[in-house]
Amino acid sequence: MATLQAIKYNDGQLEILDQLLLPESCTFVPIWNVEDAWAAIREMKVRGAPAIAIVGCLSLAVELRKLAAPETKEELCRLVQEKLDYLVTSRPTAVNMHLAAEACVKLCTQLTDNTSVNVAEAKDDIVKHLEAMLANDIADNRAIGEHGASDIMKKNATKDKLRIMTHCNTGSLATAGYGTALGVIRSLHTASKLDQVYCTETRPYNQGSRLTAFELVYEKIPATLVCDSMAAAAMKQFKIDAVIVGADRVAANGDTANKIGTYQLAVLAKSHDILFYVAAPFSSIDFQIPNGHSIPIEERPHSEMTHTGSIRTAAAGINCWNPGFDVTPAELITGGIITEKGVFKPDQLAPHQ
Ligand SMILES: CSC[C@@H](O)[C@@H](O)C(=O)COP(=O)(O)O
Repeated sequence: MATLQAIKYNDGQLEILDQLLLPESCTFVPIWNVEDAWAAIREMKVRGAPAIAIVGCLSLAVELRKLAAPETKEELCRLVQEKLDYLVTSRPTAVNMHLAAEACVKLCTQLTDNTSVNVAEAKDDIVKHLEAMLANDIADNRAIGEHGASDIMKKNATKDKLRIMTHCNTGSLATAGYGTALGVIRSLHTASKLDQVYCTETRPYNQGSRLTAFELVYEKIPATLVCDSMAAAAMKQFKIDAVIVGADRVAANGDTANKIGTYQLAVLAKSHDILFYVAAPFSSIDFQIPNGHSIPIEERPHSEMTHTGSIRTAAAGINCWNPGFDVTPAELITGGIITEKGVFKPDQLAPHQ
């Protein structure tokens, strides 16, 4: 069965599934330019580290396709850089958009230096580079799924079927398709090795109950929803075999920023002797940051905590703290970091960059 598709791109036309309307309604909205993409990312119509970068970059491709080639390559590259700098400001924690912008600026420099390429050809090359992200991300996710599933099966060789816990949404809605942590779960299911996935509600914004639960039901993967406050009890009661989560930014030492609540799951997994995995493409690894202390953590609006939709559920006047992410120290990532290049211990990432 085809997995859900949340980003549709065809010949310079970009549409995204508005995730704020899920699970009630599957509505696609057009993205005409980088301003639309910036707003959709900030409002979380599209979210998840890889999807943020893909939609950002494709919105630039949409604009460039419509643009008459500027007079010079320098002018073209200045324009591209300005738009990328703007897109990077949409959300601070996920590193994927930053790294995608760096790679595109590097390509611009190479094209500017290459005297055999004219400005129209340079523009086409930049568009092709941006458009390739969609297919590349799906290929990476499938590889992550295979590496992760075989590592988990190897480490649980005596068990017929496995029980996995996951957090937030890391599936087709958070990527170009297939997913990272949810991709590993998908691969286990395809291999008939999945007994049950336990997905956490993921307060305060409910990416687990709204989005992951939606994907799991849509794809008929056996799943049970638990509130975040039930995680320890569920680990013990259901004898969870592994926890698998995604990442917004992995530091060079393996410390991992991911959706708020990930850190507490890692602590709980350790105390229940459960393997804890992070699944992420190399485009989520920031080798320029030595450890998790310097990862910027986004603070989200208090209304995402105090309200469900338009209904207030917290007492009016209460002070709130609403960080979108937390950092799990590398030593708690006991299963490993699952990437498209294989599964690594957190301190073994660097040689593979
Ligand atoms: C493959 S998605 C990886 C992460 O981006 C995901 O786990 C996560 O934390 C998403 O947070 P969100 O605030 O919904 O964008």
